[in-house]
Amino acid sequence: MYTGLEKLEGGIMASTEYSLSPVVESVVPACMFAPEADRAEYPAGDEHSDAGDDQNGDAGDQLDLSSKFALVSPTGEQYDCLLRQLRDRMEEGCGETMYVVGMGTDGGDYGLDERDMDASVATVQSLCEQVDGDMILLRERAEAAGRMRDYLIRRRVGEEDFLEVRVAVVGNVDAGKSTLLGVLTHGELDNGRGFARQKLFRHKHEMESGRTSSVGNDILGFDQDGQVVNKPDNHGGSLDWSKICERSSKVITFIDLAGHEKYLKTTVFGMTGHLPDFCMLMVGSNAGIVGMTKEHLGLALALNVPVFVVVTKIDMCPANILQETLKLLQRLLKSPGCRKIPVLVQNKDDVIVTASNFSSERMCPIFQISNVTGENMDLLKMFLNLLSSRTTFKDDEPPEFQIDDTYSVPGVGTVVSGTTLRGLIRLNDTLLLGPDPLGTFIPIAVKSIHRKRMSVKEVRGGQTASFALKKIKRSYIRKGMVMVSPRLNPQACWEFEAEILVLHHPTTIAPRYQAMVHCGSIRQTATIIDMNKDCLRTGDKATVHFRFIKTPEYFHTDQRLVFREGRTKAVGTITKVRDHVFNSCKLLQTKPQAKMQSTKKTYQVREIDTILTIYSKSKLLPVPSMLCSKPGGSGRRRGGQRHKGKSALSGSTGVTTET
Ligand SMILES: Nc1nc2c(ncn2[C@@H]2O[C@H](COP(=O)(O)OP(=O)(O)OP(=O)(O)O)[C@@H](O)[C@H]2O)c(=O)[nH]1
Repeated sequence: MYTGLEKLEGGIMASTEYSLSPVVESVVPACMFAPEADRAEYPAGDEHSDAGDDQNGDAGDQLDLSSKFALVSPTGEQYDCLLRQLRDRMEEGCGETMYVVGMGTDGGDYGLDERDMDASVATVQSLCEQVDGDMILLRERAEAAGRMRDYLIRRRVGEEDFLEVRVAVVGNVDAGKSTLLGVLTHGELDNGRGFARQKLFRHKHEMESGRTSSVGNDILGFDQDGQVVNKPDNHGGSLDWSKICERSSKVITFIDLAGHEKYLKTTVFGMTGHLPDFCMLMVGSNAGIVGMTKEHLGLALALNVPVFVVVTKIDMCPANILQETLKLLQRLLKSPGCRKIPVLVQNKDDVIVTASNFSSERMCPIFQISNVTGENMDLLKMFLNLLSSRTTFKDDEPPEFQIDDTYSVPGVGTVVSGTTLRGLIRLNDTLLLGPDPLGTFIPIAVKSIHRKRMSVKEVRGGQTASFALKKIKRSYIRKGMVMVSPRLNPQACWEFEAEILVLHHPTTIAPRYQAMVHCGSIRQTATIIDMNKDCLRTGDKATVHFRFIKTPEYFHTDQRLVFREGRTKAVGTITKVRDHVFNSCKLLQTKPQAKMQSTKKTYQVREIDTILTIYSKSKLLPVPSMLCSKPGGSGRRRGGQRHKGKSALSGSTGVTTET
């Protein structure tokens, strides 16, 4: 588990940290990661430094393919071996991989003469045909013994298909997040006064205040040649997503998150519920590391999401201030709380080196851009095109889909959106939807599937989608529910155990403490029932037993979670799922709607039951008014209102919930 993150919490701790390392080291140049004859991409000592593994030849194989000449005229056996390796790498890279021609791992000089290069490229081309991939030349360079070429090999996709990578965009207010996304996705530069972001705002109040308040989704498509598909929109309207997806071989989905502290809850939900592959941390060069920057960085680190940094506004920032920001940034990234290797990206070579090593999680590329002049925007675009999804999925796994939003669409009915966690979901499949407040899952048919606003017939693991559902009311469904294969025989749970690390708490956390648990798209208050320590302070680790206060949820062991209330934050991993609810879905004869009504009544009883159970367990009686209140009123309010009961620490019996 990630340790030492607490050092990021709050300026005071961070500055203490800084004072410990007076010597400011320079930013690591990207060439440090460039492959050398006897050293693979990873720096010495890194557990990944498995020489040759990521290069074309694998010295560990029975056939020696470690020579740079292996591709010139391979024997039948060698060819089969190369093909197997390429297939594996394409699978690992979710449909793409980078391939270097003219480099071996046997310690010989790099580079091939023209004839050998042509022969090698012909072999790679033939291998690509076998795996149904296209070759894109990324760069060609002169080496001691001739030329070397880096290719991107990407699986050929049909019109309806594309590779998908999700990037969460975080950073303090005014760092230029929405502006950069406006510039990237609409192809028009900003004027420095909020022009580009106008196209992205979803609410009137966002237009007026210039602040993002919700989780936004924007897409950037790349074609087979790595060129941006999004075109400048002359009519000021919204982008035609289906056109972009049709022409794209890769689509980057940006999860645009709010920078202001008051929307932190939504930002945390965006990071946990939308399952980003990567996190783009934006920093205004003139403002520096301020406000929520460390908070957002800490969140990405806690969730093990690789981070790259984009420093904006370099057009308006004096050189000395920019240098100061870069210096502080790299100090922060290198600090024990982060343990990253910051790498300044200054040219295309740096892009290729950083992109091919990025999933190592340790490297942190830093871009310096201007949304107004467009400086270095091409490097950022190239980098985005080279990012590959981090998780591999298999179609034969039983499907699981996590719901992060619900809609009522006139003429269509109830629509749910979210992420396919695994497996393959097809049109008209019947899945189990749940858990409801009783922990029940009900069978539900998938009426239609949309992917990036495009109607499709199936959707697979790692892809976001929305489903129109048959015969179900929107009010039945809530964020955090799942739709899973009946084969999984899903069971909801009230309780779980997690290994947690307290990043920040002003005093001590003890049993009966309550805070919001974010886990995937689950967002619910949970009470600490028990833990293996008397109390927890900032920096402490413990095994903690939680119980949800409102409804049982569906989740797995090994899922990451964030536990927070105000400035209190803890992160952790679920280690044990407890208190399963018997799933009565198979006994269900009633229609979902009828079930829903009966559920509502029982819900009130169950909710009170739950509170009683928690409090009887904790030997702390609830205030009587809580038990007498109406449904939705037992310490729980709707419409964004929050009833903030004091924590158990301060001796209050209030139940703290957020909806
Ligand atoms: N000169 C200059 N101005 C920029 C640049 N990037 C953004 N801006 C301006 O900075 C202001 C803030 O940008 P936003 O994109 O709204 O910032 P944000 O990070 O999305 O802010 P929140 O949505 O509140 O979190 C706008 O007026 C932009 O026009 C840049 O590179 N150069």
